[in-house]
Amino acid sequence: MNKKEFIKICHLLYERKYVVGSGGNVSVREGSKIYLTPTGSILGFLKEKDIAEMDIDGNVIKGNPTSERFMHLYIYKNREDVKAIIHTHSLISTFLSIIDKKIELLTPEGKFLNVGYVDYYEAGSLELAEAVAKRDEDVIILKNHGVVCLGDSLKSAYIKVEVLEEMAKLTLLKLIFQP
Ligand SMILES: C[C@H](O)[C@@H](O)[C@@H](O)C(=O)COP(=O)(O)O
Ligand SMILES: [Zn+2]
Repeated sequence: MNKKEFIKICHLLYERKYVVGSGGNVSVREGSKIYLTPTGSILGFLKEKDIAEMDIDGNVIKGNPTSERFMHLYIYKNREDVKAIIHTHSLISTFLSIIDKKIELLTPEGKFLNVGYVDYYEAGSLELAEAVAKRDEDVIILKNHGVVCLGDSLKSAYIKVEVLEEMAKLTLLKLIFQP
């Protein structure tokens, strides 16, 4: 696992405000091992030594993994294609879920996204984990909470975070100027 890239992407998520405070979490799967951000951490301050570890059976190997560990775990168990998961609180994507507006994929860049939606479930709950893990999209909007982006690599998951939020901003602008 490329720990430098893992930390770099955690820092970018914080610096670019896809997460604020201690929000958001990231994981990477390598075989039967899962590397995750620690619960309660500020992604912008993380160091390689802070990365927590779990196995695919949910046993904690190192540190105190994110409170959303079961969401990450269930996705990996259900989706062999997924090797990286990024959960953020992207502002406009989350706002549109609060007003029950679907994100429109308005430009060529957005066309490659496939977006699913789940109802609100308590953060960190098994209900949320089960609802997200049964989806087959690579971008899942968590109503009134945030988003989850999946990829076959950390970079591919990260690109989805950025492109999704751009589509959300365009959707909001369209709602304002072309109601
Ligand atoms: C309330 C929590 O912050 C929730 O939003 C959770 O989903 C999250 O984003 C961060 O939780 P961890 O710090 O446990 O990863
Ligand atoms: Zn969250």
